[in-house]
Amino acid sequence: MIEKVYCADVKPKMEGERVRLAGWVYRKREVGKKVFIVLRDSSGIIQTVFTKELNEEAYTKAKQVGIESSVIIEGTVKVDPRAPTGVEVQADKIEIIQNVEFFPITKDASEEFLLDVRHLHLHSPKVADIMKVKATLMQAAREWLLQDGWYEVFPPILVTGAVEGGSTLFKLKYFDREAYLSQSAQLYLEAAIFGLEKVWSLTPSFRAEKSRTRRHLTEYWHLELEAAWMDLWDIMKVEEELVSYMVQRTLELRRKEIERFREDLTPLKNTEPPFPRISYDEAIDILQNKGVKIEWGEDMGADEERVLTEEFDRPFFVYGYPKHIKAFYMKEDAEDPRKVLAADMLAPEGYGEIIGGSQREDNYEKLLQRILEEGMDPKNYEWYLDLRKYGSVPHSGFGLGLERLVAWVLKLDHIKWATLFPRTPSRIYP
Ligand SMILES: NC(=O)C[C@H]([NH3+])C(=O)NS(=O)(=O)OC[C@H]1O[C@@H](n2cnc3c(N)ncnc32)[C@H](O)[C@@H]1O
Ligand SMILES: [Mg+2]
Repeated sequence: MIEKVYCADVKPKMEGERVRLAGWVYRKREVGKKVFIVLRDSSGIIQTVFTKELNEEAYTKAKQVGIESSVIIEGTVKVDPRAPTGVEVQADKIEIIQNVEFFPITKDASEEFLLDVRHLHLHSPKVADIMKVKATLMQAAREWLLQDGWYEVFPPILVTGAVEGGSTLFKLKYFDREAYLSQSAQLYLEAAIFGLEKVWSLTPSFRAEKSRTRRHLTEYWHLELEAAWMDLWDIMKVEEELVSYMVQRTLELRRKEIERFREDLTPLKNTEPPFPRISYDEAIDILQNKGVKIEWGEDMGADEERVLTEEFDRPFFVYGYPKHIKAFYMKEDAEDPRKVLAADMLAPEGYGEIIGGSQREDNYEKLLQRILEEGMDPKNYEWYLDLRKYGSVPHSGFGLGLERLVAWVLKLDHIKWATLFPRTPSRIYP
């Protein structure tokens, strides 16, 4: 790698030092006999200035270089309060790695155009900020999971059964048989607990969702945990401790980036255990009292969740959903057979569901009955049913949508901005 100093590492205390920078031309302007180039790299920006007096060759090349050209610039550090970062580099050398005559992304670019050229949109410092926050959230998750004794496992993506309903499966031809892209690693994590007890995975999950909402992708990154011996209340505690650590650690390491997206950090600062817990029944009461037309037994969609989140200033749980609106694998509530031991975690500020979790049915007969009730073919789940024949244990788990968490933390107006190359019903390119 070439010897270079990162833009953000050039400080006033380095005044008079010679530095070598490598990056891309972010902004450029000519004022009188000076050319100002704001150079961008992964750390940030710095102003460089070229004058004929200092070096005529460099000045001439600086005049010619286009926006987003890749360049290497050398010069001397000078403190200047007028510069964006309080320092600038008085440049006497510029090597143009590749000149860009015209960079297609302009200030007035539409959202659709930005997505059409997403491969170029990744030049944007704003996009880089989003990806840094996403990476730090996962860094924090890994830190917490390691210290709390969870084993990372690597489940298959090519599968033969639905987890979250057949209507959102992506089917593919697998040699001479049908297969699907995984909707969730859950069933495989449930197998892994018999050897490892507490497991987690980060995998792409695929949902052929036709709903074009601001919180649905057809491919998203899914952080899932599964634990033996834990019931619903245990796993909810795991969820709030993990999410709290992820948010607080990211606030600590990426506050600068987060503040570029949201002014009010209060909901993030409030993200500490224990989170509020309301039952599905209470949620329905709240919504009805707020004038939302919803009856007991109906599912809450994005709109209903948005209204519900108005009651909270931090993430919260809704637990005890009706059985008929939830997945086949969820354990019935012995105290109320109409319900299952499921809980969703909702983010405040209108963002809604970021986690779906539940205690799993660990009884063979009951699980088989649920599979048949749902009209599913037990043959596709023979291996999964086996888990209830050979040392079955109470167990629970959940799945967190990483992009949904990022969208809330940064208050993005659509989940698609939280992923490198968004996949939606109308987009699979680039
Ligand atoms: N291991 C488990 O228990 C996970 C469980 N099988 C599961 O997939 N639950 S979920 O369908 O609610 O999805 C989990 C989360 O996955 C996210 N999710 C779910 N669907 C999407 C789409 N379409 N786009 C983006 N994010 C999505 C959202 O945050 C959900 O709360
Ligand atoms: Mg869900």
